[in-house]
Amino acid sequence: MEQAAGIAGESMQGYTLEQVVSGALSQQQALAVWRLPLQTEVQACISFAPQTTSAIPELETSPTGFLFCPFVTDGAEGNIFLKADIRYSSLTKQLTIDPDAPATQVNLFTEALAQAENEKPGIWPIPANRAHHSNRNQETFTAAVSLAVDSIRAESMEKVVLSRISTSALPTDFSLLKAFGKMLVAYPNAFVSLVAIPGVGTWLGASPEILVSVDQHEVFKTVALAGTQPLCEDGSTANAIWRQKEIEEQGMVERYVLSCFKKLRLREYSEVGPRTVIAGNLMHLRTDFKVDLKEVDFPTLGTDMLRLLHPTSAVCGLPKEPALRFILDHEGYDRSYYSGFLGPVNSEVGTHLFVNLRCMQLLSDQAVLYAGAGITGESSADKEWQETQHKLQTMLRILSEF
Ligand SMILES: C=C(O[C@H]1C=CC=C(C(=O)O)[C@@H]1O)C(=O)O
Repeated sequence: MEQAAGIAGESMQGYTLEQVVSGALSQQQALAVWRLPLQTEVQACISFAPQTTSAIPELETSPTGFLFCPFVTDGAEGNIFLKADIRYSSLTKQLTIDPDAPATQVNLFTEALAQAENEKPGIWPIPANRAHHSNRNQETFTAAVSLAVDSIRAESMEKVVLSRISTSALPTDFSLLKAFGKMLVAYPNAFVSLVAIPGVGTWLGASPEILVSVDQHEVFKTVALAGTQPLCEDGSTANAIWRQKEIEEQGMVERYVLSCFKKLRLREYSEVGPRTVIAGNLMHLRTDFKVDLKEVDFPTLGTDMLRLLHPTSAVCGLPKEPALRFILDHEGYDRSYYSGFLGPVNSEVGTHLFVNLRCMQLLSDQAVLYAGAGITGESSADKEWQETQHKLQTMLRILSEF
């Protein structure tokens, strides 16, 4: 049986998110905090023994926890699973302690919570290796885009997503939790996350893209998201006009999702879209796919689709292999956990994995921001650079609010 722990003493008022985050950081425990799109509840999980594997774990049989996976799993970083030794909900303000969680560490953690009451969450984990954090300038990025366009026109591939990083000094009064709070307000329809893992690093993100979800009603969902333009001035999608380039770019992602269903011989999906959706300061084209697992006998669909989908044509390209090769050869940096995926697994509301986009990694006094753009034969190198500038705004806006 799981134990629920409230605050000791008379007032049973529970714990604040600040306490939980401060407690985990001060005890150097691995932590994930998230809010699902269009929800108010913030959840957290603390893991005393994060597990790293190169394989994508089986979602259906996994214990409750949080997955944090890089873009390429045979690179320097592995897939990290944070088994939820302790769970927290901002609605109940209670902790739920896993019966298998080591008692000594649970006690140390709950003691740290009491002390953390008035403390600001201060120090976050930073990665041991910072070698790959070199900025690409406009010239090198656009040169790589031009090379990609040539390669696409020569029919070596149809599409490739090229990305870059941009570093920004952290404001002197930057606070991890305040930044998370600002993201909750600014991006209500995004998956907002904070992941802090000792030895690995600290990431904040507001992702617009579901990779795989299987909710508590056994409904499987994925999306094909691509095509980008700045949000119209009236803040609505009503007057959005899409060029042929974006329509084709999104169509390729859609085709890729359909090819994954086909590989599994699954025909009973519903498909709605493409529709224009808002993601922060941007609009995208999105097609929604759904499978009702109560009607279709496919219990491992979540894991099977995850293994086929990642990395999708929205972050890698089409066909996958030459696009990945092009990225590794020409992007000029290690994407690390950017364009990987992350999210809760087997929580009370199911499994919800999102693509790690519109994100930043925190170093001690700098943030490393990531953004990419889908390149097709019709791409203009300067426009793709502009698009990455717009995407970087999602996190820059948060930093500018300090
Ligand atoms: C690769 C990113 O976005 C992807 C998701 C939506 C639209 C995209 C695009 O228009 O290129 C990208 O495929 C990113 O935000 O870094």
